[in-house]
Formats: sequence, structure tokens, C-alpha cells
Amino acid sequence: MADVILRNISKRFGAIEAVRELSLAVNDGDFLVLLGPSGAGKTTTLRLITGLEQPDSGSVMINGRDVTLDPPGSRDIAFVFQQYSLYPHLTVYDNLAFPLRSPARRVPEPVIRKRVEQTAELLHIASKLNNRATRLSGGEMQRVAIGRALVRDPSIYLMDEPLSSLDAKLRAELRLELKRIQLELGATVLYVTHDQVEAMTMATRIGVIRDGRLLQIGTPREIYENPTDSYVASRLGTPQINLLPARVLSEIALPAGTETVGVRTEHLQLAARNGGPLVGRVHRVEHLGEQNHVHLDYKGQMLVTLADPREALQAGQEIELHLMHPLYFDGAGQRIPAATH
Ligand SMILES: Nc1ncnc2c1ncn2[C@@H]1O[C@H](COP(=O)(O)OP(=O)(O)OP(=O)(O)O)[C@@H](O)[C@H]1O
Repeated sequence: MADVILRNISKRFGAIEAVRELSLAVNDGDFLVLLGPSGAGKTTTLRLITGLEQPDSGSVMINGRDVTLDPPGSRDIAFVFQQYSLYPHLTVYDNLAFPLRSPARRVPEPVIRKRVEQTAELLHIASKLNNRATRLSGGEMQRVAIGRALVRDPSIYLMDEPLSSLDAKLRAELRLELKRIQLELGATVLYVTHDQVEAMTMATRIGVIRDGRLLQIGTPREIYENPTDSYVASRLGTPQINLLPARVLSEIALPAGTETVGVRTEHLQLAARNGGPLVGRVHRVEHLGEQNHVHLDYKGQMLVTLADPREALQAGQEIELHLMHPLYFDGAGQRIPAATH
């Protein structure tokens, strides 16, 4: 059983409130992704769990034990950083063995060998064990860095944007592998990123964080389909949700209090003009291969939606917009629940 509970933790650096009364539970076997922009407090949250930072208030529990005041070394945690952080003069084997060779652990050498070889297999780097760390590609180096966390069997793996230094293709590849490995090991992971695709594809749950506050936590589907506010709605989905001021939609009935209407691709149907109340104009069509991005001008508001590339849409063409179950938000950006409309 491995779980981590944060209770109301806050951390301030001078005038900056990096983390504000954040409460969070990472359950056994969870792959919890903290998703937020730069400066949201993601790294600070991880550092508070490791003990590299002390909270100003609140507590950190690991496996039912309050570790808030414990030094970092005594917490049963493995951390993967954004940068590779390998020992360049050591071989891949020795880099992987390193965390097990600390005098405090006293792991016998045959056990180390077994763990290192298993980990290398898991990460598909078994053939590189004798290479020096510097003689690896970026993707291989990051695999080794992840491997250094995996050789141990901690309560929780903390990962701080471990794929962000890789190119898009490698990132996609390692994303799949990390998820496979997590499932194979039944590992508990807290992973921070600003990449919504990583969050959507790997997470069992996503926590959306902004300005040190946890805004919402739920499964990727819950966060995508049922965002509690317009900021959370805009964090997931490509193209991004269109947020239209209610005043440009006076032709249609909106729930009381609506100030903004959130329109994702699946909430919008385009049709030839046929007397419907909402008429826009195609501004630009971007052909992306399997789909088109259509940029529409609706009363001076620019909307982006997906369309089938076989649909003949031309810039300048007038087109009807049909909204299907869009999301409604009040003046403060809070969601107006479906039950009230
Ligand atoms: N040691 C520190 N001293 C002063 N300010 C800090 C320190 N560490 C973090 N901060 C500030 O706290 C806020 C949160 O930083 P943090 O690194 O946790 O954000 P983040 O979400 O991880 O961002 P990024 O995605 O850019 O890594 C930022 O405003 C940052 O400048």
C-alpha cells in the first residue's frame, strides 16, 4: 500500500505564494498528473513531498505517517527530474546501480545486478548497459534517468516533466512506455507537466493547478467533459475551447447568469445557410492531413473548430453554426451546471 496525502500545504517565497492551501491524495497505483502552466507551483509541490522544501503550514503524509518534518533521505520516494542528471563518467549499468549502492542500503551486488538488468529490459536499454552515459542519445539518457528511479521500489515516484527535453517523436514514444511500465509495476506516480496530451494519455487522474491552487481533480474524461470553470476547460482540448461572450449569442436561449459560452469542436456543427439564427464566415481553412482546422469569424469573434477535410469549405463563405450542449460559465468563469438549464 502506497499513498501520499497533502493536507492544506502552503509555501511562500517572499512575496510569492507558490503553493496555497493545497490538499491532494495520491492513492496506491494512481498515475496522478498535476497539470498547470509555468510558475503554477508544480515543482514546489513535488519538492514539498520530497522534503527538499518545508511547507509554511499543512502536512505531508506518506503511507499513513506524517513526514512533514522528516529529512528528504528518510522519505521513501524516487524523483525523476526534467534534466537527465546522469553521472557522465559512469556506464549505464553503474548509473542504474548507483541508487542501490548507497552505504545506507547495503544491497548485495547480485541483487543489484538482477534489479539493474530487469530495469534495463523494462526500458529497452539492455544492450546499452556497458555504454558510457555520454554515449547515448537524448531518449536513451532519459530512459536511464527514469531507470534510476525504477531500480528502487519506493512508495511513490515523483516525476517533474521528465519528457520535456525530448523531441516530439521521442516524447510520444516514451509516454507510451512510461504508462506501460507504470501499469506493469502497479507503481504510484505523481507526475507534473504543462503538456495536456501527456496528462490526457497517461493520467488515471488529473489535477489542474494554477497560481499555487488546485482548481479541480478528476479523471481525464471528467476534467474534459465537466470542467468546473472556464480556465480548467481551456487547459484540455485541441483546438482549444472557444469562449464566446454571451452577448454575441442573444439570438438563442442561454441559462440565466451565462456570461461566457464554451464551445468545443464537438459542440459545434457547421451547415450550409438555411435560415438558422447563427451565421458566421469562414476565415481560413488549415489542412492538417486527416482533419482541417476551420477558423470562423462570428460577429467579430474568432472560433476554431475541426472539420472533415472532404468538406468543401472556402475562405469567405457564409456558414450556419449550430451549438450542441456547449458549456456555460458565469461572470466569474464558474460553470453553470447542466441541471439548471
Ligand atoms: N526557491 C525559490 N525562491 C523564490 N521563488 C521561488 C523558488 N522556487 C519557486 N519559486 C517561485 O514559486 C512559483 C512556483 O514555482 P514552481 O517552480 O513550483 O512552478 P512550476 O509550476 O513548477 O513551473 P515550471 O513549469 O516553470 O517548472 C514561481 O513563481 C517561482 O518563481
